[in-house]
Amino acid sequence: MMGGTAGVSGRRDVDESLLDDPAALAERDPGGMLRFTASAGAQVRESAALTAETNLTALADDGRPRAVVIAGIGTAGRTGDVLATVAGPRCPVPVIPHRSAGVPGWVGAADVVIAVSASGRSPEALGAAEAAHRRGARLVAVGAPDSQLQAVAERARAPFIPVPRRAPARASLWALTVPVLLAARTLGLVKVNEADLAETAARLDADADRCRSTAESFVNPAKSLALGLAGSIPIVWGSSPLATVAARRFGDTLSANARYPVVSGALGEAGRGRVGLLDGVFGGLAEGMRDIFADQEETEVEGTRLRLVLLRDGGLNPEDDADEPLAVEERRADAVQTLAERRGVRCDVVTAEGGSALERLASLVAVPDFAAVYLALAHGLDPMAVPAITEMKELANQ
Ligand SMILES: O=P(O)(O)OC[C@H]1O[C@](O)(CO)[C@@H](O)[C@@H]1O
Repeated sequence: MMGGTAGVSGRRDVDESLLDDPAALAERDPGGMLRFTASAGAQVRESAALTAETNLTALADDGRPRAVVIAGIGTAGRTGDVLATVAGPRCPVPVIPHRSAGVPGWVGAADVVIAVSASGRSPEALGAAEAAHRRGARLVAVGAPDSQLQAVAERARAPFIPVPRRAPARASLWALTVPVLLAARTLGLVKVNEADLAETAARLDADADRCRSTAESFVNPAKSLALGLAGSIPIVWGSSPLATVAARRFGDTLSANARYPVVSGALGEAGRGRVGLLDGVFGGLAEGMRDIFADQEETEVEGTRLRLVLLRDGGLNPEDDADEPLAVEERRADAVQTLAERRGVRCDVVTAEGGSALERLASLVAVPDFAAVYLALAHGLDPMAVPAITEMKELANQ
C-alpha cells in the first residue's frame, strides 16, 4: 500500500450535512465510538462500584507513601495527569505519571505504584508492575479482567481493580480514571467523595444527551465545535492545570479519532512562547490575506488556518488548591481571546461547570470528546480504526 491509500479512507473536506443524518452517522461508526463516548457517566458509576468491591486495605496499611507513580501509556497514562491535578499542588506526596516501561530508579519500598492498562497488556504497565513488585513497592493494578496485568498483580499479592474492556482504550478514560482516584483516596491523597462521583457521572450523562447524534448541529455543542475546527489546525489551551489536562485529552482524541494535528497545553506556558503561533503563517498572516481578498470577487482564500479552543476553568470551588490565583488565570484567558480577536483567529471557548475538580474536568472533557468523533465522521473516517498504530507496532515489532 502507498501513502494516501494506506490506512483508513475518508474525504479531505467535511460533509456538513452528514452530521445531521443520524442513520448515516451510525453507518460510518460501525464500531460504536459514539456509543462508547456516551457511556462516560456509566463508566464512572461502574468503576466506582468495582473499586468498592476490591479490597484496598493492603494499600492503606503502611500509611502515607513517599511518592505515588502512575504507570501506563496513552489514555492509561492520562489518568496519572488527572490524579496529579485533582491531588493539587499542596498534595504532601509527589504524584508522578510515568510513561515508559519499568519505574523510575528511585522507586522503592516506601512508594506506591499504580499500574494502569485498559487491555491489561501494555509493556509500560506490565513492566512497572513487575518492577514495583521486585523493589518491594506497594502496587495496585487497574485494567482488563483476566489479563496479564491481573496475573502480575496476583503474583505480587497486590490489589487488582478490574475494568471491563472497551475497545479502543481512549473510550475508557473515565472507567480507568475512577479506580486511580479511589486508590489515591485510600492513601489519603485526594478528597473525592461519593457525591462528587455521582455529580460527575450525572454531568457526563447530561452532556452526552446534549451531544447525542439526533441533536442537530445548531443545538449540539459537539457538532458545532467539530464544524468550527474542520479544515483548521486546532490550538487547544487550558487556563488552569485542570483545564490543561482536558486540553491534552482533546489533543489525544482529535489526533486519534479525527487524525488532526493539534497543538495543546497550558495557556500559562503558551503565553510565554507558543502564543506566537497566532502571528504566524497559519494565524494572523493567513487571516490578513483573507481580508485583502474579501474586497475582491474572491471570498474564499485557500489555506489552512489556526482555530483556537480555549478551555476555561472558572475554578468555582474556592476550597480548591491552586498554583496561581484564579484572577491571574482569568486575566490570561481574557488576554489570549483578545489576541486571537485582534488577529482574526477564530476562538471557541468551553467553560468549566460544577463544584468539584472532577466534575469541572468532566465538563471540559465531555463535549470535546464528542467533537473529535463528529469531526472524524464528517470526514468519512471511522473514528475507531487505528491502522497507523497497528502498522507502527508491526514495523517496530512491539
Ligand atoms: O491502556 P492500554 O491497553 O495499556 O493501551 C495503552 C495505549 O495503547 C494504545 O492501545 C495504542 O496501542 C492506545 O490506544 C492506548 O491508550
